[in-house]
Amino acid sequence: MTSELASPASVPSAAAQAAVFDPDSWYADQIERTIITEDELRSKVAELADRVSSDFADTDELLLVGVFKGAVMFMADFARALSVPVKMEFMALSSYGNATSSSGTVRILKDIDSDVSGKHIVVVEDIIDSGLTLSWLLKYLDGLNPESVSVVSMLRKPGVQRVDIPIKYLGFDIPNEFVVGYGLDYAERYRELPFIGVLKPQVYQR
Ligand SMILES: O=P(O)(O)OC[C@H]1O[C@H](OP(=O)(O)OP(=O)(O)O)[C@H](O)[C@@H]1O
Ligand code: HPA
Ligand SMILES: [Mg+2]
Repeated sequence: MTSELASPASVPSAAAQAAVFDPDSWYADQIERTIITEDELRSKVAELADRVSSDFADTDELLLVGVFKGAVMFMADFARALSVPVKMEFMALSSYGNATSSSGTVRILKDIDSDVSGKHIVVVEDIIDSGLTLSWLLKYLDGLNPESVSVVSMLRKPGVQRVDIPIKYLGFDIPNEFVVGYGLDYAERYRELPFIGVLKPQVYQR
């Protein structure tokens, strides 16, 4: 199994900090601010997909392993932005439940369906926070004897990983705050927001 480190990630732009969403939207009174806009997400998906397509241009079979539920939006956009053929598998893991910090215990809610031995795997994640989910998953995948495993994650909170995570393709480093949108939830809500944002404190007090 091989893994490599990511090149430096971009930080959220000043445009995102200032971005204003539709004041008539259902979530307008629940979102404190936008961290990454829909446009920035779209450009980053294209950029990451270009890099992966070029790195795996000569690979016969690339297998994307999406981590449900959080990576669902990114996986769908990323797979369609690639210019190389792929197969897709999905795993569902949970370590957060309805909380805003990791329980540290990872549970498999849905496993991979096919034999991945000898395959080049790209794990598609929405966020690396404590790193516990991915650290567990990389060990698990390693045990299935793939040819290589790389990680693409849209977000990472730098400085808070409790374990060392080798990430080759990274979207954005973001502040150490609990974020929602583009697949990320708080208590199963807000996954459908097209941007990444921070909730108002009163949402957690409900
Ligand atoms: O680096 P970590 O601290 O482990 O956090 C990252 C993981 O936590 C979230 O998943 P969650 O367990 O909330 O499940 P979900 O994707 O179904 O929301 C997120 O989607 C990542 O998979
Ligand atoms: O900031 C976050 N938001 C939503 N889900 C998460 N899972 C890990 N970190 C986060
Ligand atoms: Mg979650």
